[in-house]
Amino acid sequence: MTSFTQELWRSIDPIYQAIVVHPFLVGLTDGTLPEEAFRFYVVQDALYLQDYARCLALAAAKAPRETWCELFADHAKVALVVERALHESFFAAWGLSPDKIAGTPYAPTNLAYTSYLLRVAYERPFEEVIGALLPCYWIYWEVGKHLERSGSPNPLYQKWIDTYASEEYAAVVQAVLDVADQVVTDLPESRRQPIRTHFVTTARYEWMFWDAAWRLERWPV
Ligand SMILES: Cc1ncc(CO)c(N)n1
Repeated sequence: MTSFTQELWRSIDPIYQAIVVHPFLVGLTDGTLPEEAFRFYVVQDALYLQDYARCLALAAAKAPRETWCELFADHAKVALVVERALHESFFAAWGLSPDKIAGTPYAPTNLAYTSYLLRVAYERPFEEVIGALLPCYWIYWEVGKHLERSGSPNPLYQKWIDTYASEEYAAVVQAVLDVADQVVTDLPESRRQPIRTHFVTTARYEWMFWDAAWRLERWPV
């Protein structure tokens, strides 16, 4: 039988296929990605992770089971630890201080994406929050495994790939997939539909986030 999460993944297959052929991701492995685009991406991602952590904390607060509360509270902390690690592994080498990062304006796509996640996290029930957060976890795992096969000639890019291709990260994502499959078991169809909508929406934002970095996206006015 097809699980709910397998069904979700199938619904974003065209989006995932567009992600793996995007020049940003292809450029990570063949080394053609300009470092300026990578820097743009990592700085925006540091801002993203701070909001993502808050969404995870809201998921923890809304969790109907203690084990799930613990899981998301842990992931909220890990997201901030990962954010801080970016400062040591990337920003220090680029001469970017924590203040400089915090003072960087959100690019339009990042602001739209994080605002959407925060809105769902503040307004909607637990299972919808999971639907919105799931692509962030899952697409990075799939992308990590995909990019690991070719690796990167650029040590900075390889370091990034290793994070998401790790066994540790796999276990984190698998635990969240299990929550998603369990949370829907007693839900009527009317409460499953919004989960699917959030899942597709944030999967699109994942593509857009890489595309924004590739274009060094600026506010048009
Ligand atoms: C934009 C984005 N999505 C997902 C992840 C994975 O946590 C990340 N670091 N950044």
